[in-house]
Amino acid sequence: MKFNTQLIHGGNSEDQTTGAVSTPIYRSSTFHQHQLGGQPKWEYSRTGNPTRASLEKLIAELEHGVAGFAFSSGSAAIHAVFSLYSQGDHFVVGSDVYGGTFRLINKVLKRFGFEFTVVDMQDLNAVENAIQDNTVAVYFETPTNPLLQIADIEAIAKIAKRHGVRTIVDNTFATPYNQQPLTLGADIVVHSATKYLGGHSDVVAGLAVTTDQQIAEQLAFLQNSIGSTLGPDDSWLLQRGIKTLGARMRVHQENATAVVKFLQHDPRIGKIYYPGLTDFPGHSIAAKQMKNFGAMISFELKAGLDAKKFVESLQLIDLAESLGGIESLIEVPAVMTHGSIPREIRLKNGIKDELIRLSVGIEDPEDIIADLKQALAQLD
Ligand SMILES: Cc1ncc(COP(=O)(O)O)c(C=O)c1O
Ligand SMILES: N[C@@H](CCSC[C@H](N)C(=O)O)C(=O)O
Repeated sequence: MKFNTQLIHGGNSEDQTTGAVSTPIYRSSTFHQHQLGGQPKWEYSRTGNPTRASLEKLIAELEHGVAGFAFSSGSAAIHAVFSLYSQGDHFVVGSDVYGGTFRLINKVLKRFGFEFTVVDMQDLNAVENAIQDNTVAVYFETPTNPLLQIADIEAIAKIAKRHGVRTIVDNTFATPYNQQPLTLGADIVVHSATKYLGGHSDVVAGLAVTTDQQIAEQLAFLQNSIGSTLGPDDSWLLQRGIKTLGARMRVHQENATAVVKFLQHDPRIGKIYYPGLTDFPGHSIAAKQMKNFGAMISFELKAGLDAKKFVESLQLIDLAESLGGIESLIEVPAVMTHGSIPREIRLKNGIKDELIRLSVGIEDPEDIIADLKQALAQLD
């Protein structure tokens, strides 16, 4: 089955009990057991729920893993994956990650004795040099949030394997439509499904997928033990969103191409961060490992121009955290999504105070561009 067909017909696309073509929402916390002490397929909805199971099967198929797991948020999925490890374990992590992941690492996991070395994942020598005797995994996003940096998944996974270390990739920005890290050698993929997978800014959810049966068994245990599972209503909503991922991504990306072209020609725009630009540092790796370049664009205004005035002047594009929804969203990472990273670390990693991040929606591109144009004109 090809990818777009799989989006629609994957998972348990037909309910085995009723034949319903839309997976029913099994809104039940518990299930009748026909005998005491048997091994019922369904026992309690934290342990397993048929609606969630359909979604989990679908994401496992889309990412080419052996099992998928759905969580109450992307952060919960990332936390569950880190929970595979123990005090004293060391991780190599990408320097540009979502602010909440930075916070989880620095304010939570370090308190439990996890050790981290932060590395620019674009530098393969630095990745290899950061691996220590107690390193258990390399963790990174590609493209990264918010600088759209590209890491070579295949090359990093090769290095990691050589050292007996696992590779964990946050595939939120690319989605499985554009990139399937497990097929490039990664062991675990995580998603904030709140973003493109849900696609409509109406659900907070997280997913994890692995190629390894042993990790899958451990993740199932952790998912049930920690209990940050996705409820049946949100599981249904997310699976419904995923059905149109391909159609949405095609329009998102077409629009992003038009927006980048517009930004390139506006004299008030400074640096543009977009992997589709041929002179962008990660362009050739992105072209190799991604089907297309996504629809996230970061950019800076020319020196002296007021980013706050610009984002507050927009009338169509929402000033809001999050990304990947059908509506265009804009934000200033230093103040919003990456505000939990101390300023000196943010600046060292390349996130300037004035950096603007745009999630290009699927509105008519002329309207998105007209809004950007009128807000830029306010700066003259
Ligand atoms: C790349 C990335 N990973 C993980 C997360 C965390 O996801 P959630 O907000 O669903 O917890 C986010 C955003 O929140 C993100 O942008
Ligand atoms: N205020 C939130 C930040 C949410 S950011 C959501 C998303 N990852 C994005 O990058 O837009 C928090 O502090 O967690």
